[in-house]
Amino acid sequence: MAPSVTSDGGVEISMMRPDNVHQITSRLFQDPSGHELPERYHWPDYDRVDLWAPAEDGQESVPVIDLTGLASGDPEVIDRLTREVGQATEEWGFFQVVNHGVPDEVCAAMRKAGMSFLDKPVELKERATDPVGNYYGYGGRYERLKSRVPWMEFLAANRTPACEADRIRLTIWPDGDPVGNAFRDSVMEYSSCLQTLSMQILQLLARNLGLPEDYYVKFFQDSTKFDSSWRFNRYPPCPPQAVTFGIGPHSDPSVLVMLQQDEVGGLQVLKGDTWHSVNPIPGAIIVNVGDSLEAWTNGRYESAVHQVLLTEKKKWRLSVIYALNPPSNILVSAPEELVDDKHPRKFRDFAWPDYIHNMRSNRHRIRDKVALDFVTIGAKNRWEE
Ligand SMILES: O=C(O)CCC(=O)C(=O)O
Ligand SMILES: [Fe+2]
Repeated sequence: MAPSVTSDGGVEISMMRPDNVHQITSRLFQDPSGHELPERYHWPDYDRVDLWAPAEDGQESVPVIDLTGLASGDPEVIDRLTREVGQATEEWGFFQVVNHGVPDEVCAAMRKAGMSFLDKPVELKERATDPVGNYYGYGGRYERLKSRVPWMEFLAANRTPACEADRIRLTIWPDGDPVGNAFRDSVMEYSSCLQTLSMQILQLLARNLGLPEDYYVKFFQDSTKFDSSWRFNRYPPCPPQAVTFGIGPHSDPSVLVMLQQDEVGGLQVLKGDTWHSVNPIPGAIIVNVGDSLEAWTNGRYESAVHQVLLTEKKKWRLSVIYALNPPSNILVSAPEELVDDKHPRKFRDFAWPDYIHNMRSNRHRIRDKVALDFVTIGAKNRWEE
């Protein structure tokens, strides 16, 4: 806060708007000797944050599953994939899929769409900032946060119930601009492919639990009732000595999250007490369980804590996310089939809008799995810790 003297001689306290991560990065590159990051990027509870390194050959890492044949419906293939996807989800809450049926061109066009936006000047990008909460639209300042600010800029919007790609197009490009049209079309096509893939995976996950295969997907028949979103995250290069994260340790609130990352790397998943790097595989899509699926399966699938570390490569990293959230008009409630004496009900029923509202209205940064406490029966609230 910077005090300034007003015209009548009084002192006014004004909030300085924090800098955008994109602007900070440009300054760091112009003057590499001035390597100090603004205080807000520091993580007070960490003396150091390691740089990301890939998992070495032979080191344990998230399973890679080949989905060839999934769309064929061949019962043998489906049985095998049910076991593989089920086991990976139970053990890790995270896995990578290859031959997933989303064409490479569609994935590449989506990355290009993200870059066509993120490469614009900050002033232009900020026309797409959502002033309320800044969870959707463009963000790179995190005005809400006083410390532990992610070293990352993003563009995010809903895909359902209404696709907001067109609104964002018109904040940046003149109507009819071919790059703007390509942005909208790529986002819509990619999101629709990822929605299909997420339904196929939800079917395997239901079968693996002995539930009817359409147990979860039947809730997603009407796209006006559920919430799904897309998001581009871009992580600037960062001075290696910086004690900061791309994104700190957290779980995602969604049902499923699907992510493609570029070749730079940075993502890590926590299993037990160990962080495992998720190596980039060209063309692969990373799938992870969110808190809502943990609750919806009575804890049979657990959301995985993950983080993004920075790398010493002088490269910007791009990741592209599709998130599937529960329908807003139902109560998320684990089916009776997953509740018995040995597995008592762990979560109270909840509606997605309440879950996300609780998570976002909290003044503390989301960390680990604390958001899930809101619906965990008997949990004490750890937000304040
Ligand atoms: O960029 C990544 O690899 C992960 C991003 C992430 O965890 C998130 O946006 O929730
Ligand atoms: Fe995440």
